[in-house]
Amino acid sequence: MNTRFETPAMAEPETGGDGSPGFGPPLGPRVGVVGAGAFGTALAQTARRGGAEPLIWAHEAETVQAINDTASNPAFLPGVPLDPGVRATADLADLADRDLVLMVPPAQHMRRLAEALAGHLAASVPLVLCSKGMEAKTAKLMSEVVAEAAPGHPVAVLSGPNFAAELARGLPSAATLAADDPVLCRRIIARLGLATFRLYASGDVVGAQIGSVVKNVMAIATGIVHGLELGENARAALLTRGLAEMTRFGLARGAERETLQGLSGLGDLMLTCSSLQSRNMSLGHEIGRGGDAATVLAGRRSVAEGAITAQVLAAEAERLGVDMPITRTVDAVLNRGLSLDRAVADLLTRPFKAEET
Ligand SMILES: NC(=O)C1=CN([C@@H]2O[C@H](COP(=O)(O)OP(=O)(O)OC[C@H]3O[C@@H](n4cnc5c(N)ncnc54)[C@H](O)[C@@H]3O)[C@@H](O)[C@H]2O)C=CC1
Ligand SMILES: O=C(CO)COP(=O)(O)O
Repeated sequence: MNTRFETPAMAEPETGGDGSPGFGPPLGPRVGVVGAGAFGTALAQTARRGGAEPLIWAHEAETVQAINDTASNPAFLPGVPLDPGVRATADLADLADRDLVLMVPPAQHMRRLAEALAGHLAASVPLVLCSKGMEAKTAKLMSEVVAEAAPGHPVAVLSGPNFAAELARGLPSAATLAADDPVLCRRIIARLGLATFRLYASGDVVGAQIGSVVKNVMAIATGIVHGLELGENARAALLTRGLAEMTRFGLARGAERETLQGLSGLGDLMLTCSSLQSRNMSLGHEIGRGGDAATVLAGRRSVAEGAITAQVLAAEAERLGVDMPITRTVDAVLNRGLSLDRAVADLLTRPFKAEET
């Protein structure tokens, strides 16, 4: 079944947060954000641009202080001045009065934070999941984790090609906003959508997460190819066959092909596999240049979700009987000491086959 909402049902009265076309009445302006990394901060700034009153929960006291006292987040979003209306707190209980909450922690912290937040929030408050990864110990998607950790809360997924720094600066961006409930989907879009942040509605909650999970692993692979100077042809081949892997895995997990070809799938794959702004691609690049993943990661405060996802995604693909050779190879390089020469040789000497998903 295609769960994309029909176009006529979408064409409703109409204003996003900045007066741009939206759908119906927005959710209230009290937007909570869990996670003051680059993306949580950028989303708070974007919501503020649309007239919301964002309050971010940050893990570090110094981040709370920097946002509140200097309207900046030098640790995670350096060089981007924030609107003074973006506020921060170290106490999740302060999010109790929020009209909706954007969940943007690293994926491995999602369960604990959703559980803790649910203790302070009415179960009717929607949670918008913006993190891009799977839970390592369960292979669950973020929506599955949050359904267990914060039962009863309506859930939506925001996912697309959105480098935080560009979004925070107000440069034009677009993303998929997926929810089972079309009315909720429209109300979130009306709250968060802007002319410079175009949100496209979808009913495919699973599909909207699969793209972001797989693309991070592909970005590491592409970075390795870049670091090894294997050329642009190789990068394009990898990206295209990466889409085939994403599609096979997505279909096996119940995603719709159309979603995987949209902003949250192909769109994010293209972005993350074409710029060293991507932490995942730059991690791969460092490895391709001879660096060691653990050492590179130890030198960063930012998260490269693909480094965690590769192992769980490879195992999950095997369990489901889905062939994911690029993912398997990235996992083997990161976690089992496979040499880059062997990795490239293994991928290049696979038997020829029909070009298909
Ligand atoms: N940065 C970007 O351009 C984008 C990031 N995302 C996703 O957003 C999620 C968060 O990433 P970023 O905002 O980039 O983070 P980041 O990489 O900028 O910062 C790391 C974050 O981890 C938090 N953290 C570290 N230890 C923690 C702990 N023990 N408990 C709770 N939080 C802890 C830090 O407070 C900080 O918020 C990830 O899943 C990422 O894939 C999605 C779209 C774009
Ligand atoms: O998800 C992202 C852009 O859409 C950010 O990618 P990185 O986490 O690789 O920087």
